[in-house]
Amino acid sequence: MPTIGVLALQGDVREHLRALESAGARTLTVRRPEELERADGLVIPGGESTTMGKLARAFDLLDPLRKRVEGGLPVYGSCAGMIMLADRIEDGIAGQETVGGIDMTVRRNAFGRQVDSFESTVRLAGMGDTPFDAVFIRAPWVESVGAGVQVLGRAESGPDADRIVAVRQGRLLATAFHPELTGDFRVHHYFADLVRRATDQED
Ligand SMILES: NC(=O)CC[C@H](N)C(=O)O
Repeated sequence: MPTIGVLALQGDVREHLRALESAGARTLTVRRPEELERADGLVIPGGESTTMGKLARAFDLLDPLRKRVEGGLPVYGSCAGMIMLADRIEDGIAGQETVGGIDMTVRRNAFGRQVDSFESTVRLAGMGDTPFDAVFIRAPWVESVGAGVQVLGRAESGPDADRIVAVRQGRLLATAFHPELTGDFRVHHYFADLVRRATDQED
């Protein structure tokens, strides 16, 4: 059984650990490079991407994270985690650092300029016909994606309907919303399967 780490510098770590465990994964919290080494897959939680970027730098994790992503580590990023996986950011702070890996531009704090959070139904390709009740909290959206990126889902209601909110590029998966908060763990099941397949290929 593969071990899936949750980057535990900042953000809603515990909810992801619980969701991954319910998807049958063994879990590990990751704060140090040695812990990252032991992970077969990684979740980057929601939180605040500017803080997470600074802490990743301070904990000497940023370069190891970039190297493992280049080496094919499966990673799922939710909300701030989506920003961390983006190759390009709009409305970031000066000098904001990300891990990168997904050929996309995300806009920080794009949704909910009037309200901080809202819900929308979202259907995700490959994760069943029942829509998710997606919770967005000061969430980014995806402005544009490169040719190698698969769009998995778009917001379905509200003034910003149709914005891209879930993508996959190879072993990298990102959602603008927080499936760990709703008890609907299909995204974590999907990611755990992706990690299992990646681990089998490497054995
Ligand atoms: N819930 C979240 O993860 C919010 C993301 C946050 N607005 C950021 O820029 O990182």
